[in-house]
Amino acid sequence: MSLKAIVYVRNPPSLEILNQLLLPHETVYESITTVQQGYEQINQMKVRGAPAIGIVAALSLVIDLQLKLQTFINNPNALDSETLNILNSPLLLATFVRNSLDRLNQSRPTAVNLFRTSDILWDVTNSGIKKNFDSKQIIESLADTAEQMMLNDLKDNNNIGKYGADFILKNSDKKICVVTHCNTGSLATSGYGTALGIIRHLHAQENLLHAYYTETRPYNQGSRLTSYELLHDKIPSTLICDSMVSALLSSHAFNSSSNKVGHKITAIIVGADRVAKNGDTANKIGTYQLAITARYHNVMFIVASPSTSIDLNIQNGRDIVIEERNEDEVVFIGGLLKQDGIEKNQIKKVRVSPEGVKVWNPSFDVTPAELITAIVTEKGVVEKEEGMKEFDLEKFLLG
Ligand SMILES: CSC[C@@H](O)[C@@H](O)C(=O)COP(=O)(O)O
Repeated sequence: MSLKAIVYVRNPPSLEILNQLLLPHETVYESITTVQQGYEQINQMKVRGAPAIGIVAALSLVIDLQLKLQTFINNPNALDSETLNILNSPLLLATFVRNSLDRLNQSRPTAVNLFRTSDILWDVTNSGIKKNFDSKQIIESLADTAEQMMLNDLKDNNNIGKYGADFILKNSDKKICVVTHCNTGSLATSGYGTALGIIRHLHAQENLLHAYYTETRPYNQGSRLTSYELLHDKIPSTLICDSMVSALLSSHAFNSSSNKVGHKITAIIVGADRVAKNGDTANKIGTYQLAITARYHNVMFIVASPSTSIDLNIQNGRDIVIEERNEDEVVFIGGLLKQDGIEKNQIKKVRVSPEGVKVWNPSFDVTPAELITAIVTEKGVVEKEEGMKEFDLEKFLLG
């Protein structure tokens, strides 16, 4: 069984998130009971990955309301007047939902899944008001919607895995060797994963020879999280530094007879945080340079993206907001205090750069559509039309 980043139970209501800052050293689940805690978990990247962020945002609103409702039923005297008003008045509940969604929307700016989730939950709330639902009925509709999002994400990832594996096999005459970046697996989604889902599928079919994955500085989603998932699933794999991909493609593509490993890389497969209408794709910092080296070495560059990460409101990548994170993530490297015999579950930071350095720490970059061979979604694979440099994702999704 693969690791679950999100554990949600409807009755009695409970939501737990695997703290990914502590992986791979400690497996610690932290409980979320309020919207504010959900905001913090996402903002601090204890939970991360575009689909997982959207799902946790939805569930943290749902759990906050479900716990309020539970107290309302069991012990109404324990509630303050503001909460009582929310539970007695659907219109005040709607105000609470709007404020909560606005707060959650501020947690991270790049992945579109968060904003899409907010729009859906807001529509559900308004539709409940129009149907004259009471607060309890609206909360139940919100819970149904969030649960459905989680189930859909898992189903979508399985389809992405299948479509992606078929596409790669169709375009290769050998067993497959891939490179991936960041973490796009069970930990970044409600299960299975997107780019990692394709790798899982290739492995399950016995068509995968080897998966290489980058460490993905500065947060090390590759060396900490992808390694964890690949080792767990016993998928043949090798960790490389971010700076080694061109060397890997070059030695394997052009000099495989003299290379010790000797596998030609078939494809680089990555996930997506937001794909614009033309196919420009925002993903973890470093993705763009992988696409450039893939083009130079004539290797397929594949984006695995559920349609929930495609933003048809954005024409191209220039309009995607790129999150910039704290310089500490670059100048410090994390470890666990436990190793110093101090305390469990505490991250120790070791400074690797001198005090006073200037740091630029964008969390994502945008890969132009021109460099992308195909975008794999749960609805199938999109390629560019003959002679075009961009994708027509509106046509693909809406027909
Ligand atoms: C299926 S996850 C797709 C993307 O969200 C993933 O590639 C990525 O960039 C994650 O970034 P992160 O900063 O770890 O949230």
